[in-house]
Amino acid sequence: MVRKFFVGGNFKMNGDHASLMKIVENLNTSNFAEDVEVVIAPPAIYLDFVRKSVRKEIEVAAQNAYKVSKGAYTGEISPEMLKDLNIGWVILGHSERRTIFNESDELIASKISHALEVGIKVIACIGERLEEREAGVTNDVVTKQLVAISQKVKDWTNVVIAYEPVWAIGTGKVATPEQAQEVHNYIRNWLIKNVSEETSLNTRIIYGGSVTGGNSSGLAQKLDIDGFLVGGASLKPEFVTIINSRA
Ligand SMILES: O=C(CO)COP(=O)(O)O
Repeated sequence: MVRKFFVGGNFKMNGDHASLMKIVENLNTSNFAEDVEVVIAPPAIYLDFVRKSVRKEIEVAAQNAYKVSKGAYTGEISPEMLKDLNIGWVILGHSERRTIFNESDELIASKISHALEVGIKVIACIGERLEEREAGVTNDVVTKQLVAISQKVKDWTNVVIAYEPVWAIGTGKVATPEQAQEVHNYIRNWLIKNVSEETSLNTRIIYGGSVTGGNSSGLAQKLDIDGFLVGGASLKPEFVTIINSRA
């Protein structure tokens, strides 16, 4: 397999010094399968602490970063600042950013483009809401989100695409392996037609939404599922089971 299995942990707005230290200690002392890339995303205020505490094979991601390098943008952080702290990754376009903080496809694309220019790798999130799936427009929604990104991003080498159906996030309603595979395969074909065959072959497409230690191995068997973006379960010891779900 050309695509290295990728497991991200999105801690969202959870954790404090003590609980993050426990998570880090567990990860530092656990055995991971070979050929898995592990990236954890603590809240921004703990990025430096986590980067300095976690073993170096584990990478660290921010959960957001703005589209410019500096200036009068109260409350924001930039990819340049992440680079300064040796943070290699950022999650962009998460559905919680899109919905709660009204981030548009265009803003997300600008953020992705700027982060990549600075040398920060991106986990770019896309996915449909429940009413969109029920209306049968999942592929249209995903296409619109991909088109917006592709208008500003030409080189996808440092992008991981996270397909996260909104109805599966934090609900306990995980997509079945077949449901996820169907959309992942659609995304892979979209990349062939709209970017390049090479990009399609090399780009990791990971699944997110109620992934647990109990359901990850079934999903991981699917051809176009190259890993996971894990929310709630990434705060628990079962995250290691998910990391090792391809083994
Ligand atoms: O949003 C997610 C990861 O970014 C998924 O969250 P849960 O795993 O808690 O459903």
